[in-house]
Order: sequence, then C-alpha cells, then structure tokens
Amino acid sequence: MLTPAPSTSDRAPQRVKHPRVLSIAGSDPSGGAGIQADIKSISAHGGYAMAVLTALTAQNTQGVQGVHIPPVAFLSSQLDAVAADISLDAVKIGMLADAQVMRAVGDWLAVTRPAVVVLDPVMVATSGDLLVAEGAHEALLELLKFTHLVTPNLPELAVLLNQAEAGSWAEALEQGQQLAAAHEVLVLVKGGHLPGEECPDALVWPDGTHQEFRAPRIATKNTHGTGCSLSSAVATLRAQTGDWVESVRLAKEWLSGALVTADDLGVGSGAGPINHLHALWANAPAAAGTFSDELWADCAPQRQAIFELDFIKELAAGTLESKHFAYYLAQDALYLGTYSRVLARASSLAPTEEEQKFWAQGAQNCIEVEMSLHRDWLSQFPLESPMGPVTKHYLDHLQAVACSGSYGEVVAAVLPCYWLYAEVGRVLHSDYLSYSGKHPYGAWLESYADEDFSRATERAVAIADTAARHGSAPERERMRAAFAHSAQYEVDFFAAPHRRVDADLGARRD
Ligand SMILES: Nc1ncnc2c1ncn2[C@@H]1O[C@H](COP(=O)(O)OP(=O)(O)O)[C@@H](O)[C@H]1O
Ligand SMILES: Cc1ncc(COP(=O)(O)OP(=O)(O)O)c(N)n1
Repeated sequence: MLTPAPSTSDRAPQRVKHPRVLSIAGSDPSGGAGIQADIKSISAHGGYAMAVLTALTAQNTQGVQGVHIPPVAFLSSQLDAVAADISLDAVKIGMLADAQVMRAVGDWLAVTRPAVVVLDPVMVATSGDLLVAEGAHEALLELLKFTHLVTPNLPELAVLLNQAEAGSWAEALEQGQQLAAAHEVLVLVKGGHLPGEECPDALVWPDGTHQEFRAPRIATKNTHGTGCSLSSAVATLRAQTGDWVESVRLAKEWLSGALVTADDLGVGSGAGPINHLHALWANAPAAAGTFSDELWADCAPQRQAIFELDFIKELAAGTLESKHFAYYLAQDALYLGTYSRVLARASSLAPTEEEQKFWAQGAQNCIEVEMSLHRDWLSQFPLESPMGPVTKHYLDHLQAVACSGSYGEVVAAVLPCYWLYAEVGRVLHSDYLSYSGKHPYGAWLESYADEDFSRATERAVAIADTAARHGSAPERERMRAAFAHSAQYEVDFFAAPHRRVDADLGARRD
C-alpha cells in the first residue's frame, strides 16, 4: 500500500554534517557512472555513502556491453538490511532496470519514507545504450509519489511526459513545469544535452516558478556520469544545507570543477569519467609517483638554496635594504613582460580549450602584475635598472623553449615560476604572520597569500602531470631538463639583487 505524496515544499531543514546517504542504483565497473560515481560524489561532499545494487552492467567508457538484474527479492533484502540498522539522511535513486525493480523500490520507500529522496530517472547511458526496459517508465512515474526532487535529462524528461524531446531551453523549462505540476514534484531540468556555450539547469516547482543555474559548457568529451554525480551531490548537500537552491548551486559549481579537470584522469578511450575528487586532490600533496612529485624532489637543492639566500632571509626579517628590493622589483617587471608572452605560447599550443584559457588568463595576469609593479611599487623605490644578466638568461631560456619545444616542455619551463614563487610566498607569508611590529615589506608579504595564485599553481602542476602522461619518454626527459633550468634561474633571480647591486657599487664581484 503506497502512502500519500511527500510535500515538495522544504520540510524543516535538517542539517547534518556527514549525512548518511544511500544510493540505490546500478553498478558501472569502469567507475564513471552508477553506484561507483555516486559513492565518489557523496564522499566528495562529506557524506557517508552506502549502496544498494539494483543491477550490474558490463560497461566501460565506450558503452554498455551487458546488464544483469539480480533477483528482486534480494534487492528488497539489501534495502531492508540497511534501513533496519541505519538512519538515512538522504536517498538517491539511479538506474532501476525494469518495472519489477521499480515496484520493489517503491514498496520500500512507502514504508521507509526517507527525509530526502532524489530520483535520477536513468534511461540511457551517454553512449546511447538503453539502461531500462522499454515501457517501464510508467512504473517510474509511480515513484514520483515518494520523490522530493527528480533530475531528468532532456531525453528522459520527454519520455516521462510522452512528448518529443525539447529542442530549446525554453521548451525544456516548459516541459519541466508540466512534469512538476502533474506529479507535485520538484524537477531539476538539465540543459547538458542542448547545444550552446552554456549548460543551464533549473529547479522547477509545481506552481510553475523556477530558479535557473547557469554555467559555461566545458569543452571535454569526458562527461560520463555527470547526471549520476550531480544527483548524488544534490542529495548529500540537501541533507547538509536544508535548502534545494543552495544544494543545486553548490553541486553545479563542484561539477564544473570535476569537468574542468576530467581530462587529467586519462581513463579509457571513449567518454571518460569526471574528476569527482578534484577538490580533495588539489589540496592533498601530489600522489606518490606522479611526474610533478619527481620534479619537486629534483628541485630540492634549489628550494633549499632559495631559503638560504640573503635576499629571502632579509626580506623575511624586514632588514632588506631598499636598493636590493628595488632591483628585484625592476627585474621582476622586466621578466613578467616576456614571461607573459611565453604563457601565451603555452596557450596557443594547449590541447584543450580549458588549458588554452588557463594559460591565456595567466598571460593577462602577468601584464596586470607588471603594470601594478610599476604603478604601486617601483614609484616608491625609483631605480634606473636595465635588464640584468640573470633576467636575460632566464628569459632567453624560456623563449628558446617557447620557440622550439613541445607543449609539455613549455609547461615544464614556465612551472617553476609558479611553483617556487608560490612556495616562497607560502613560507614568507606564514613567517610574516608571526612577525610582531610594523614590517617594512608588510604590504608586499601580504600579497603573497593570494589564493587565486595558489589555485593557479595547483592547476599548472596538474597540467604538467597530464602533459607528461601523454608525452613520450624522451619528451618527459626534455620536460625535466626545461624545468630544472628554470628552477635554477629562480634561485639566481632571488640572488641577483645582492650580487648585481653590490657589484655595481664595487662592493662585490658578480
Ligand atoms: N560539457 C559540460 N560542461 C558543463 N556542464 C555540463 C556539461 N555537460 C553536462 N553538464 C552538466 O551536467 C549535469 C548533467 O547534465 P545532462 O548531460 O543534461 O544530464 P545526464 O548526465 O543525466 O545526461 C547538468 O548540470 C549539466 O548542466
Ligand atoms: C550503472 C549506470 N547507471 C547510470 C548510468 C548513466 O549515467 P548518467 O550520469 O545519467 O549519464 P551520463 O552522464 O553518462 O549520460 C550509467 N551509464 N550506468
């Protein structure tokens, strides 16, 4: 016996830090969609993930080769076992392969009545393979009685309404309104299947009102499992925030990050998975054995040498003479003008639109920093300083790689400027925070804690790893050499103010 429909208005928000989220879905052994994607997505959002399997697929990034549906009685046993022991903060429902499975899940929902139920009415995989028995959508519609949010893509929305697929965003919204009104359910209309530079989504309420969420379309073929991952993320976030709008906003933002970094994974030759754990990995030390790990280990002597330089020690202590600081600033401004052009070269060689944009943005930032160096800093420390030998050698090296090197080599050559500068910034900024009194270079040291720059550095490191993975062994060796030269020039660059200024004053030899 089915109980009455849940209200689609938000219940009293239940905020749970680590919600216990159950996914009822099919298995994708390649890990990109289904239960596997749900577990990653729930975990990425801080939820405790549980999984009841409705079906096993034989599937990879190229398509679905087979579907096996275990006995439905055993599905009910799995559901009962979980519910008998564990309080469920949210349930996400994915692939339900046929009407019998749908009815078993409906019977369980009728008794269990979880506080949050998100139904992704999975019907077809990205590859075009059918994941549900023909005609079973009537039974799927029955489940809307127990659903708080349903998240169809455009083909699924059309099937649920028995209409032709929407060809525009306006038609999609109109269909979302019909479904929401007919079943008194909140609908997330997803625009991923429409053409265009944007991927809009919208929450549509049964009264016809809606809230849109806009995001740029990310140029990647690796979109396998976006629907599964988004619905699990929303279920988890709803249990945490108590608010559907905020949950979709956060989930979509997270999904964009997972799509932007999807190409880094290099999984399969078809439509690969998104990068569910991108935020976690960005903050974790690079996984053992990556190319960037090796680069970082290789430049340990340079990192040590930088922190032993008078320039760095005096800058940290606030005792650096202004003539040395002025020389450094002047050389930095000269350096950035050309470094920006080398980043533009990386942009022109980039294999994906996202990387192309990343380097182009880096090139633009350099010009802006160069201008602000002149405007805000060099005006306070006037010094006539032509390009010094270290600056020239460093730039000659970068330009040579930019002229004749591969994309991977250019990325490796520009990387130390990001990475070592970010490391110096991290250490100097944390020293500065424990400095008592007024630091003469306080404003400069404060600028070191720029989160955008540290995010850009993480991205540059990840791009270098991807380029290394795709490159041949000889190319990786050339990348290593380009990186090593630049790392040494970074040391020389910080050493140059004392060597050059004092040499010019006759106090030391260069
Ligand atoms: N290339 C893309 N760039 C950005 N967002 C995307 C992209 N492709 C899909 N999305 C988003 O992924 C989610 C799932 O979308 P959609 O492809 O419509 O559904 P499904 O994965 O169920 O087929 C939506 O939030 C959609 O906007
Ligand atoms: C086992 C399994 N479940 C669901 C899907 C479809 O995944 P979804 O995220 O809806 O779709 P795409 O983003 O891959 O279109 C699947 N393939 N396997």
